[in-house]
Order: sequence, then C-alpha cells, then structure tokens
Amino acid sequence: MAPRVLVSDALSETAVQIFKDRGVEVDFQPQLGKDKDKLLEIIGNYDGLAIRSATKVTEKIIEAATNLKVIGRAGIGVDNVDIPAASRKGIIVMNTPFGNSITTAEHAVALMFAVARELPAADASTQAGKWEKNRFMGVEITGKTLGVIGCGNIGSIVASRGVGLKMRVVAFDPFLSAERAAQLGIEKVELDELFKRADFITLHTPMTDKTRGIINAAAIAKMKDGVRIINCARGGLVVEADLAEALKSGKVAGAGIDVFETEPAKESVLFGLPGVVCTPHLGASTSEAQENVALQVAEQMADYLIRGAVSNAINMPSITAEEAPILTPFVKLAECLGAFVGQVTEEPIKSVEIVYDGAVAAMNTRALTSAALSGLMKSQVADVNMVSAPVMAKERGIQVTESRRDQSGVFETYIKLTITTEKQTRDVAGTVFSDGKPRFIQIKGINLDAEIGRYMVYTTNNDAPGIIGLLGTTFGQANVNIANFQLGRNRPGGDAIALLYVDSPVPEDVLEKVRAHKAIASAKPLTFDVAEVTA
Ligand SMILES: NC(=O)c1ccc[n+]([C@@H]2O[C@H](COP(=O)([O-])OP(=O)(O)OC[C@H]3O[C@@H](n4cnc5c(N)ncnc54)[C@H](O)[C@@H]3O)[C@@H](O)[C@H]2O)c1
Ligand SMILES: O=C(O)[C@H](O)COP(=O)(O)O
Repeated sequence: MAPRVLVSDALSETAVQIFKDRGVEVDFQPQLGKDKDKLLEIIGNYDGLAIRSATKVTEKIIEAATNLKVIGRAGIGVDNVDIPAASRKGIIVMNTPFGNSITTAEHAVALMFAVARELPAADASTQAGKWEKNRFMGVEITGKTLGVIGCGNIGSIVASRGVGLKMRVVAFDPFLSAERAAQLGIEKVELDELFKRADFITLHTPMTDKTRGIINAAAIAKMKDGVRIINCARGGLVVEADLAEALKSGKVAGAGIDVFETEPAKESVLFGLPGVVCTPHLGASTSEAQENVALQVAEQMADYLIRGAVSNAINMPSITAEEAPILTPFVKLAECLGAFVGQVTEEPIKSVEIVYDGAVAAMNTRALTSAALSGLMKSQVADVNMVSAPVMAKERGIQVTESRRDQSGVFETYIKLTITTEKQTRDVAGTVFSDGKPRFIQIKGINLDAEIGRYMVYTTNNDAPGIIGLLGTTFGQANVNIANFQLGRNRPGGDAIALLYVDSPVPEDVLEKVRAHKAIASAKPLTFDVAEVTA
C-alpha cells in the first residue's frame, strides 16, 4: 500500500506533485493545521505529516499519530514540533535548512531599511494625502555598525549584505570561528560588546533556553541610545513588554518585527508604537523560497517513506538514498546483535560498546549504532525503532560507545557488540556474507557460523556428550523442526553453546525438558525480526 502524507500547512503545491510522482498518496489540506481537534482526529491515518509553522505538533498530536513515521518541516524552525515526544515515538523530524535562508536574510535587510527610513508610516501618510515631508527624518545605514546575534546560515548572509552596504559588522555567536568571521569580513565580539557598539541589532539564533529573552530590559540598558532592533528569527527571543517600554522612552529608536511571542499576533504591546514596523512572519515568504522548501521537503519525505533514505533529520543520522540499500543488511545485522544481547540479558545494562571492523567501519556507523540499540531495547519496549532507541538508552542511563578499525581478522567486515551489566560482560559478533544475510560468528568469544532465523534457541552447557541428541530428540518429539544447528566451545570439556534455528516457536514445556538435563546451564527462546521461512 502506498504511504499517505497529510500536508496541513500552506506549502507550495509543488510538494503535492512531487509526492504523487514518487508514489506517495497525498492529502493537501493547507488550513487544517490551525484546527487542532480535526488534526487530532485524523492524524492516525497518515505515515507522513508535511508542515510549516502554523501546525503545532504537540505531544497530544504525536500520541494520536499511531502510523506516523516522518514529520517534514518545509522551512527551518522546528520549535512548533515536540521533538522529544516524536523521538520517543520513533518519528523522524526533518527540516529544509537552507531553502529559505536568502529570502529571510533579505527580509531582515528590508526591515532594517524600512525602520531606518520609517517607510510604512511615510507610505501611509503620503497615501492619506498628507505630504508630511518634515515629519520623516531617517538615518543612513552606510558607516553604521550592524550587530548580528547568531551568525549561522541566515545571520552570515545578513552579515555579508551588511558589509556590501558598507556597514561595520560585528557578530556574536559562540560557534563562529575566527576564520569564518575573517572570511565574511566581520568582527567576532562578545554579546556585551555588540550591545555597546551596534546601531542596528539583528537576531538570527534558534529559540533555545539560552536565547529565549536574549533581548530584555537588562540587555537593552547596555545598548546605545537610539539603537534599532530587527527580529526575523523567533518571537520569544525579544521580551516584547521590555522592548515596548524602551520604544516609548526613546532608548530604542525603532524595531522591525517579523515574529512574535504569540502567533498569529492579532494584538501586541508593540503595535502602534513609534518606529515599529511589523510583518506577519513573512521572513520565508517569497515564491522562490516556498518552491525550494516545498520541493525539498517532499523529496526528503518521499525518499524516507519509499527508500528508507534519511536527510536533514533533527533526531536521526542521515542515510543517503544511495547508501540505504548497501546499509540495509548491516542495519539488520546490528539490530539482530542488539536483539540477541537484549533477549539473553536479564539485569539492567550499564554500557554498550560497538566495534566496527573492516569495510563496515567506513559506513554510516551512527545509523548502525542506532539500529543495534533498537534491537537491544526491543526486548524491553515493543514500540521502538532507530529514532527512539538512542533516546530511550540515554533515558535509562546506558552509556554507548562506538569504535572503528581496519580489518583485524578473517572476515572482511564484522560488528562486535559488548554489553556490561552490574554482574557481567557479554559479547556477540556478526557479519554479512555475500548473500546479504546476517550471521552470528562469535558468542562469548566462541566461534560459530549461525544463520539468523525468526525463531531460535540459545543454550549454554558444559561440553559433554549427548547434548546434540538431547536437543534433537526433545525438539523432534515436540514436532519442532530444526533448520540449522550450530555448536561451539571454548575448549574440550569447557563452556559450550548451541544456537538452533527452528521453523516454529519452541513451547516453554519443551524448553523445560531441555533445562532439566544436568549439563544444560540455560536454554532461551529468541525471536528476531527477519523473514519467517515458509514451506
Ligand atoms: N522569519 C522567518 O520566517 C524565518 C525564516 C527562516 C528561519 N527563521 C529562523 O531564523 C533562525 C536562524 O536560522 P538559521 O537557518 O540561520 O539557523 P542556523 O542554525 O544556521 O544558525 C543559527 C546560529 O545561531 C547560533 N547560536 C545558537 N545559540 C546562540 C546563542 N545563545 N547566542 C548566539 N548565537 C547562537 C548558532 O551557533 C548558529 O550559528 C531560526 O530561529 C529560524 O527558525 C525565521
Ligand atoms: O523557520 C522558518 O523556516 C520560518 O519561520 C518560516 O516559517 P513559515 O514556513 O511558517 O513561513
């Protein structure tokens, strides 16, 4: 059945065509995002949800989204999506990080000019027939200092436009390197220094706990008298009540505001104040940007739903469409290794170490580690996948490490997973043969070559005569067919293991008969998420 996507915000219809062309069923309801109750009612029917900023994807919506696999944000900010809730539910959240950057930077520059010359007020007055030539006295931009807070994609475009306009540009961004600043022709400064020097301040950070309210009364007090502030990033970065006071007192001469603490902003303390120019979150609203983000989000979501490729995900490592088919058998292997230790380990796991050896070390190991954790967590939580497993492991305090090394043994490629609990360390290794099937090749340091089946039984015993007979006879009497039987031991008469691949689940009373034998230490039924063999 074709995957189904709901478009619940005003995306360009380019997205609809792309979904259709890629074999995805699409339901285009651009106003639906504003109707929380309706969204809650129908979200369970969809595999994908494509949004802009109007749809609020809350924990409640995510709870009701029983089939949802991906949320695609046609734009940059994902603060309207409850990412932790989506991750816990195994839903990928992806955005389009560059598609509207130029457009938004241009809007910030447009607001800067509009504020410097009071263009909207002058326009309104002129069109009202007043011809108030003496009322509007602006300021030049040339030679002024522009303070950029947040110099990422958009901030750096604004900075370079500022340089082009012959402004002095200073920027505050903890992640801005001195080299990048030099390349842009700007000066990297601390925040207080920026406040002290800037004639215009423009905000381009994401909304985080650190940036919320970054422009408040205390910050404004440190600024130059007559400063002008532009916010094209997120509403909550500016404390609107504090800015309103500063505009009334004249401390701040003007403000260009595209984003608001509460949106849609039908009323605001800023409305009507001197020097204020407002737009209704139009930063990304050009036909070019909307084509870009709609096209990109539809491609990305279709790639994921149809081919398993992941790009620009906030909560999952990327997997390109080209690497997805190559990675798939290794994803399965990693998941089976995790599932093996998850099923045979009964006490809490403290740490997981994964070694990637040989060719697999050059692959997307972050994705493979997520798959291993997903296999591991499945023994405890039914509804877990590569997105939610790392979050769950972290919540449970499991420390995860991964390392890569050149081929160290006979296998061209293998993955070894070791877990540590309060009482023990346990390891299992596997590989993928040229037939594309994953195999276990080592358990507890004992070599074997076991094909992985849906139903398996793992026994540990003292190496003693009669174990093969015991297992064969007991299972045979219960009509359980053995497809593959692998044995291994560390030394004659020492620790031995058996891994049986069976065609059907082994009933508990049959396993009890096996456990009753004096040489058997344990006998565990295992299941793996691989195709069931049918006659
Ligand atoms: N108005 C609109 O329509 C519109 C359109 C697009 C993007 N946006 C918003 O613009 C903002 C920036 O987008 P971007 O694509 O440039 O993001 P980005 O991730 O490329 O850049 C953000 C920058 O902020 C910096 N930063 C993070 N915390 C900081 C802090 N405490 N102080 C200073 N700098 C900090 C980061 O290091 C990064 O360089 C986002 O909030 C986004 O949602 C708004
Ligand atoms: O973060 C973004 O991309 C912008 O805020 C654009 O939001 P919009 O898609 O709702 O215009």
